[in-house]
Amino acid sequence: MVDGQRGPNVLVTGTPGTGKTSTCALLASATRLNHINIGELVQGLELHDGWDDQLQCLVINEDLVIDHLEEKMSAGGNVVDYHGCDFFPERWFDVVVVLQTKTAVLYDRLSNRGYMDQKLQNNIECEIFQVLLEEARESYNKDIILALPSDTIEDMSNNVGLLKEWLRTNAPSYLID
Ligand SMILES: Nc1ncnc2c1ncn2[C@@H]1O[C@H](COP(=O)(O)OP(=O)(O)OP(=O)(O)O)[C@@H](O)[C@H]1O
Repeated sequence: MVDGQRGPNVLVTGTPGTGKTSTCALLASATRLNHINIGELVQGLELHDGWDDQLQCLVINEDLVIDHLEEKMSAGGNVVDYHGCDFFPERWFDVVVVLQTKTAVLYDRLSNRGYMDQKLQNNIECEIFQVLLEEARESYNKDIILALPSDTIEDMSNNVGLLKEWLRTNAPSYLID
């Protein structure tokens, strides 16, 4: 249920490559929700502490990200896209979606993106061990967590449809007529 003081906020999380950005972009284009891609924000506004050579990614500065987003999230009406979920304030979100992809499908997606060796293996293991689902369960009320398959375009379309249905019930003014 949406916090009565603000608009709805949806978090879409999952292992890299499970389809967070594609799903959020589709949802945002079909509703009045504003898509916040945390990876892009961190890179664009330099909300990070430099490059991690071992993990081959930027080290996010979580405090800077939270400070930057506080006002927007307090107003509501956002769909946030990130491969982590435990550092956001729990009060920000009304629904937490964890996208899940079969190992073979994810392997192909990440290989096509040029991931290799340790980085590829780390991400595949992250998905096999359901790290993001576990992280979500430890960080949010289980009643607002939705674990959704994201293997095919049809899955993506179903997931967006399901979130639109959730909006219809909980925040219909965010639907486009
Ligand atoms: N459900 C799906 N069906 C088919 N292809 C998909 C699906 N989800 C994502 N893809 C494809 O997989 C690739 C990765 O998708 P996307 O960038 O949305 O994932 P992501 O979870 O946001 O990754 P990252 O965390 O690294 O940003 C893209 O080429 C996208 O088109």
